[in-house]
Amino acid sequence: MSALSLSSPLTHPFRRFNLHHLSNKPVSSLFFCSAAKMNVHIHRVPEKLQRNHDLRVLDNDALYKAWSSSDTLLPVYCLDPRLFHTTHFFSFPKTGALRGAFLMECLADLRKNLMRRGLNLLIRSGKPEDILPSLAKDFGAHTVFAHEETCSEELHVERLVDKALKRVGNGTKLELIWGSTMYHKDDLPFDVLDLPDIYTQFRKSVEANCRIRSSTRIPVSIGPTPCVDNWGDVPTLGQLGLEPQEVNLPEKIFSLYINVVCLFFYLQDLLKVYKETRNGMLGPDYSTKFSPWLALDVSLLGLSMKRSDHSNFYPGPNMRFRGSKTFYVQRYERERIANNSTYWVLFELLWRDYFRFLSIKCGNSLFHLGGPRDVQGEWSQDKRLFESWRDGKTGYPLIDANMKELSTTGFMSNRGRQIVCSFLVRDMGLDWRMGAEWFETCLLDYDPCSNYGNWTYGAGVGNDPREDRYFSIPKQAQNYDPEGEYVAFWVQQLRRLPKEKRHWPGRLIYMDTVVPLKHGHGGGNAQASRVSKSRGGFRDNHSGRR
Ligand SMILES: Cc1cc2nc3c(=O)[nH]c(=O)nc-3n(C[C@H](O)[C@H](O)[C@H](O)COP(=O)(O)OP(=O)(O)OC[C@H]3O[C@@H](n4cnc5c(N)ncnc54)[C@H](O)[C@@H]3O)c2cc1C
Repeated sequence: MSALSLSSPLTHPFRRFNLHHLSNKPVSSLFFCSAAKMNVHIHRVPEKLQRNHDLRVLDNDALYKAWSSSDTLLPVYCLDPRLFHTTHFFSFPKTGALRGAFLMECLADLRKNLMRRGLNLLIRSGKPEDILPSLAKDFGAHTVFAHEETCSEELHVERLVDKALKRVGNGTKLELIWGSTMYHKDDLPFDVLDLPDIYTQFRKSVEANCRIRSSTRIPVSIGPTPCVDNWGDVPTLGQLGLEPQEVNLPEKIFSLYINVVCLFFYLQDLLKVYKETRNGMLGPDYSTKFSPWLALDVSLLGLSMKRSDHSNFYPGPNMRFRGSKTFYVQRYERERIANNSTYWVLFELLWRDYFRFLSIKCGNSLFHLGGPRDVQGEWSQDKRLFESWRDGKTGYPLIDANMKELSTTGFMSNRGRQIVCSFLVRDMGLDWRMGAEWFETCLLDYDPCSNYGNWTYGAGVGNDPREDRYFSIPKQAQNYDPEGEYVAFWVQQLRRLPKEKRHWPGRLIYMDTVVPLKHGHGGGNAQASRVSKSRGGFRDNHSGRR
């Protein structure tokens, strides 16, 4: 593990969430239902509960459906051991320690917030297809609600649960509810299987023809919960078989997540400049950092994919979220400013929707070497090359800094992800799935649709109208880290060099191996100095972001 000290990490990507003046944590968050993660709400008696008129807004359709059609609701989370096995082709840990820690914090937070809503969270270790039927039987539940999933592993679990419930034979059914995208699948102006192959066509069609659904109102309390003897504990990393990382993450970065919106939008007022900053790599402020929570289906009070006109949001020093689970871009636009930047966050979120819908259309081809376009090509699986990329020891500071950031924090900027993806596939000539699976291990925001969608796109086997999108390291360094601040932050040995040498250190310092690259730039340290001489001379056919 990297020995980088992050004890006062002003430039840490999640630094923003460690602000003490925000310690009055905003009210509740509820997250819920994903078949893979199986946060499942089981209900018993189907009777609408409408006695409490102090309404809160909820955008979790599965939770709403479960609550509104039941008398008693039992939220369940199954810690599925399959989440902690290994990745499909290359046997990396399926969940790295950082995401494991994040997940556990989210679970603890979920339980706390459900309790504030008159509920609780039952935590069980085991496979959902074993746990849920037995719970359904014990509690007499007639329906298990879960969010509908789209990728094969998750669909497999859905099928197993469905079968197991049927086997038990007491009439309990599995009801899958669509959630987590900004636009509802049923509102698309085309059948999802006819999804346009090009993002821009998708975006234009959706923007012209669809509306984002509003949130639903529910009472403050959505209890009562059934009587349960043992609700189960949130496990430690050790119990999950994960090694705690030897890094000093900013305290409470995870549990203050709701402040993402407060800080980015209101306190720091960064939304209005997002379009100019979004290609940054260093620090917390260049982009929203929503992704880890969106990936875990954390429906925040305040951060959600939905729009609501009846939200209550009070920006200010005693900032609190009251009420709605809404996405605040429109609100910010009304109250402060509407410009290209405010629109651009929605533009990016629409990419997320696109990859989710695409995963339905493409099915398993998203995970195949040739990708959805079934491209025939030759890629190597050279272990040594891959390890130099994984460990941040290629000799290219821009690659190495990004990879060190990933393994230390579980995060990498979108710019960085595109650069290291292009490098792995087009410079190293490696099988893109090695990179995708390593991202699967490390990313806090790992999501199969966005991860594999972006990797196939970047590798030239997916939905990119341009077939060989190449990111030249010299050009990227020049455009996005001209002072070498980013690389020097993550590769300590570069700090003592003058700024103009940081991307081109010559024969150096931190590399174990000399890596010969496919494009013939030379190898390792030698390659770094060679690249420096021809700075700007390499082909970079990609100047903007998609
Ligand atoms: C090779 C590669 C792998 C990726 N893997 C993942 C992944 O596993 N999970 C994931 O959430 N994102 C993934 N992304 C997309 C993107 O890099 C991250 O969503 C983004 O960097 C997260 O930071 P942010 O929340 O500050 O983003 P912002 O720039 O603030 O964008 C706001 C939100 O828009 C969405 N978004 C932005 N760009 C994309 C995109 N290209 N694709 C899909 N959604 C997007 C995210 O939900 C993000 O939180 C990947 C990109 C690449 C190039």
